Amino acid sequence: MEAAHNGPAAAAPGPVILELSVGSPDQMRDLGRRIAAVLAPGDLVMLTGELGAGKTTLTRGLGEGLGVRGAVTSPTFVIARVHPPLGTGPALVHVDAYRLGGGLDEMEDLDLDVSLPESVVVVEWGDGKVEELAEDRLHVVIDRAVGDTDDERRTVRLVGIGARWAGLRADLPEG
Ligand SMILES: Nc1ncnc2c1ncn2[C@@H]1O[C@H](COP(=O)(O)OP(=O)(O)OP(=O)(O)O)[C@@H](O)[C@H]1O
Ligand SMILES: [Mg+2]
Repeated sequence: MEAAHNGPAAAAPGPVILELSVGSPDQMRDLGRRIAAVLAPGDLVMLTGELGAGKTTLTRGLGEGLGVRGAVTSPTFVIARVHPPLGTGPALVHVDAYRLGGGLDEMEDLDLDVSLPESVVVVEWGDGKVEELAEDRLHVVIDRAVGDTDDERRTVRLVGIGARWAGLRADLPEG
């Protein structure tokens, strides 16, 4: 039974964590563009943060970086919006899961005219609801400076779950 004691399981890579400080909405957009540079079809990006944290602002940068059609806005009246690619890259599917009570089944019922495995899927308010859309996923966790509401600074943590994101630290372009 020696083999069982060969150290931590090599099969399950731990999350990659990068912590960044983002001083303004423009910087948040820039970060979105940088993240877009490492995205590929089939990727799932989950955005976590309170109301007004900057999830949609970051998604705007993702859309710019991916080069997709249509302005990224808060999908207030729809659960998901599809931004088709302008070039040869993947589409961006921007989901607001806030009212997605039933989780994934309901998302499949939306009958989006797009192939999710060929798209980049970005989900706001998706925690506990959409994890099963992809085996691996990138979490972007945005926190506001505690207490000081005038402070525009946000702390952003990138948590990459699964082998897909093992190279994130090295691959993310410099800011
Ligand atoms: N450092 C910053 N990063 C991002 N947004 C910032 C920052 N500082 C100020 N803001 C402002 O905070 C607001 C963020 O709004 P945004 O719609 O992106 O948030 P959200 O997390 O998507 O909110 P919701 O949960 O309502 O969808 C914008 O008005 C933006 O200008
Ligand atoms: Mg939003």
